[in-house]
Parts: sequence; C-alpha cells; structure tokens
Amino acid sequence: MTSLGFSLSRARLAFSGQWLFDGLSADFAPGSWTGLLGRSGSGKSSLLRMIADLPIPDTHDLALSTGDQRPLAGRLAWMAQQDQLLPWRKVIDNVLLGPALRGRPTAAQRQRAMALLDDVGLSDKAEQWPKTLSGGQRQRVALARTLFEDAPVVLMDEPFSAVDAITRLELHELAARLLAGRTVLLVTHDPLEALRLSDRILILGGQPASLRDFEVPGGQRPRALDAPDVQRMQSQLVARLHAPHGDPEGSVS
Ligand SMILES: Nc1ncnc2c1ncn2[C@@H]1O[C@H](COP(=O)(O)OP(=O)(O)OP(=O)(O)O)[C@@H](O)[C@H]1O
Repeated sequence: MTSLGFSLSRARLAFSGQWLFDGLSADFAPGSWTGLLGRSGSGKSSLLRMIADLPIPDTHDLALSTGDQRPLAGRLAWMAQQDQLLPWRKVIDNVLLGPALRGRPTAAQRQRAMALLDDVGLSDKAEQWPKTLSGGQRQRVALARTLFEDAPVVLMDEPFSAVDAITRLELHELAARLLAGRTVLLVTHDPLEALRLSDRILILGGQPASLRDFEVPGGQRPRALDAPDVQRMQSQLVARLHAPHGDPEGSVS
C-alpha cells in the first residue's frame, strides 16, 4: 500500500441556518496521524462525515484533493466509537463484511481475515459471536475489519473511547503498529491519546469554528505515557481546549 496524503479546503457546514464553520482548510501528509480535538458540538464528527461523503442533513460543502490527483472516494476506511459489529455474524465474518457486501468472500480473503485476527491477537475467537467478546476485543475485531479494507486513508471517530484506560493504551500500541503508513485522521476527546498518537494536533473551535495547530511532543509514536513532554503538554492542551478559540498561537497550513 502506498501512502496517500490529502487536503481539504473550503469546508463549510451549517445546521438550521447557523454556521458551525465556513472556510476550513487543512493538509494531511501521507502516512501521518492527525489528532482532531475540540469542544463537544464543535463539528468534529460532522467534518469527518463530510470527508467520507456520508450523509449530512443540512448545508455543507468541501473540496478534497489527494497527492495523486485521483478521488479519495473508495480509498477511505472508517472506524467509529461503537464497534458496529453485526451480532448475527461470527467474528471472522465481521472482518469479512466488506467482501461479503461486494460478493462472496474467497478462500484467500478468508485466510487474510484470519491473519489479521492473528495480528490483533484474536485468532482463537474467529468462530465466536461478537456478544461473547469484551469491549476491547470487539474494538480489535473492528480494527481488523478496518485493516481488511487496506485503505490508505483511515478516519477514526473516537475509536478507543468506549474501553477502559488500560485497554485503550494497548489499543494505541496496536493501532499505531498496524496502521503504520496510512494517513489517519483521529477525532478524540482524550488529550493524552492525541499526544501519544499524533504527528500533528488540530483543534476545532470558535464560532464559526476554525482549525488551530497545537504543538506535538517529539519522539516516535505511540509516545510513552510518562514521557516528560507528553505530561507537560497534556495540561497545556487541556488549558487550550478550555480557552476561547481566539488566542494567537498556531495556525493551520
Ligand atoms: N443531524 C443533525 N441535525 C441537526 N444538527 C446536528 C446534526 N448532527 C449534528 N448536529 C449539530 O452539529 C453540531 C456538531 O455536531 P458534531 O457531532 O459534528 O460535533 P462534535 O464536535 O463531533 O461533538 P462531540 O464531540 O460531542 O461528538 C452539534 O451542535 C450538533 O447538535
């Protein structure tokens, strides 16, 4: 898989005549992880939906371009807070949902799904029903399903927020390893998660909202929890998220 960067511009969104944002732009470098944070209701999920071309009920518009000038459509994977596993399909068949929707999965695809379940540490659960899995295990199945699609761009909407803190840290390690080389846009409410995983942090805020950069710690992702920079920046990031969005720090490219 070749890494693919993309850019958005002129993104605007209104609900009931009220502009949430109007004229957002940002570049996402090939193979980079961008953490997108902002107060509840600032429009993060809506922006992700717009990039994925999912339905939005009100006025919205944006322009997308990619590093290879081809459309982004069909080259995106989506991972959400709810694992969205289908309860009537066994674990392996949930990983194979994409090919099953497109036709009948082949033996080779089944083998690949098994290999991905192995990667996420769940090969022994392949023939089980989702309801027999813990929240963290279910999210790992969702990760395997995302990986199956082999998309160069992955949009993640709070994918780790429904699991306990320790499981979340484990999922960070796993996702950073398995999604290496993909361009990831991660919506999160967790400053620590953003600081551990991101090459770049963007904060969506203000009225109408704009995107502002926040400095990220140095070092390889996922960064250690107790890295001095991660600890120091965590409190700064929380303060930034609480502050009105008018301060002069940072600007978006
Ligand atoms: N289908 C909809 N109809 C009307 N308003 C909507 C709809 N979806 C979202 N909104 C409004 O748009 C705003 C942005 O919602 P969105 O879910 O994108 O924000 P968010 O930043 O992701 O929030 P959170 O962090 O709480 O998930 C909110 O005020 C929300 O009420």
